[in-house]
Amino acid sequence: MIGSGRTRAHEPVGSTNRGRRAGLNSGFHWVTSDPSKNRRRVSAMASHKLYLLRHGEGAWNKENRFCSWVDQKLSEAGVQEARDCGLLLKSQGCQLDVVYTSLLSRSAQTSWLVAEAMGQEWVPVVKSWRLNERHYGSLIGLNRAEMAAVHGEQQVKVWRRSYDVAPPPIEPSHPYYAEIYEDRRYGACDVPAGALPRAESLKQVLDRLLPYWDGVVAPVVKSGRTVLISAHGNSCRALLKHLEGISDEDIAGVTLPTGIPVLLELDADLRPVKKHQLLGDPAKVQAAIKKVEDQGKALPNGK
Ligand SMILES: O=C(OP(=O)(O)O)[C@H](O)COP(=O)(O)O
Repeated sequence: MIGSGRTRAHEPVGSTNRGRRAGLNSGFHWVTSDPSKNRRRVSAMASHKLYLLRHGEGAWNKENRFCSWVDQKLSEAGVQEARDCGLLLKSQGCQLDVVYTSLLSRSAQTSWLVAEAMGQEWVPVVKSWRLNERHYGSLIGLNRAEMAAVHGEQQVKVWRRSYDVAPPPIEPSHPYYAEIYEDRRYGACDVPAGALPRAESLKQVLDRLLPYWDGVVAPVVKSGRTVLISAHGNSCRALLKHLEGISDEDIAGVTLPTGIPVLLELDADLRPVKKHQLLGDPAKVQAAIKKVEDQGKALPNGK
C-alpha cells in the first residue's frame, strides 16, 4: 500500500530517476508482495516489442569518418553484422510485421539482410528521410580522430554527444553538398529540398523524427504488430531518449554500436516497462560500445 512505509515492496519496476523526471512513472506498475502476481502483471504490461537497430558497419564507419547523410554501403564486416543480427532475432523467435528504415543505403541494406537471415523477406520495408542519420553539417566526411587532434577530444565529444549543440552547417562549397542535395531521393520528401537540414543537434533529429514516430510508426506498434526500425546511431538514440524519458545529460552516455539490436518492451500506451536491452553476447556488446566511444580519441594516424 502506498504510504504504508513498506516502500521496498512497492518499488516501481523498470522506473528510473530519468523516467520519474519525465513523468513516465505513471506507465510503470507496482510490485506487490506476492511474486506470482508480479509475474502476471509484468507479462500483461509488456504487450509490445520494438526493435531498434543501427545498421551494420558502413565503409566510413570503418574509416572513422562522419558519414551522416553521405550514402555509403555496408563494409564486408557490416554485411556479416546485419546477417548475424537477423540470425540472433530469429533464434529469439522474433516475428516481424513491418520494418522502417531511412533513405540511406546502409540502413536499407541492413534491413534486407536482417529479413533474409530471418527468412522473413516478405515483410514490408517502409522508408523515410525522417529516420536518416543526424546531419553532421560541415563535419561530414571528416575523420573523428583527426578532428580530435585539431580541435580537442572535448570539442569532438560536444559535437558528437551533446543534446542541443549542432555542428557548423554544411555550405554549398562542401565537397559532399551537391551529392546530398541534388540526389533524386530528396526530391520526394514531405518537405521541400530547401527545408531539409544543413546541420542538426540530437534535439533537432528528435524534432524531425517525432512526427513520423507519432503519425506513422507508433500506431502500428500500438496495433500489436512487431516493428523493427533499421536506422542509425543518432536517429535511434533520439527515439530511445524520447521513449525512455532519458535526460538531456544522460543521453550523452548512451552509445549504440553497429549491428546490435536494441529491444524495447512497451506497455499498451507505448511506455517502457523496463530499460532497453542491447541483445547478444554481453562481452561483445561492451567491446563494440567501447570501439564507438574511442572513435573520438585523438590518434596521430586517425585510425
Ligand atoms: O553516420 C553516422 O552514423 P551511422 O553510422 O549510424 O549512420 C555518424 O557519422 C555517427 O557518428 P557518431 O557516432 O560520431 O555520432
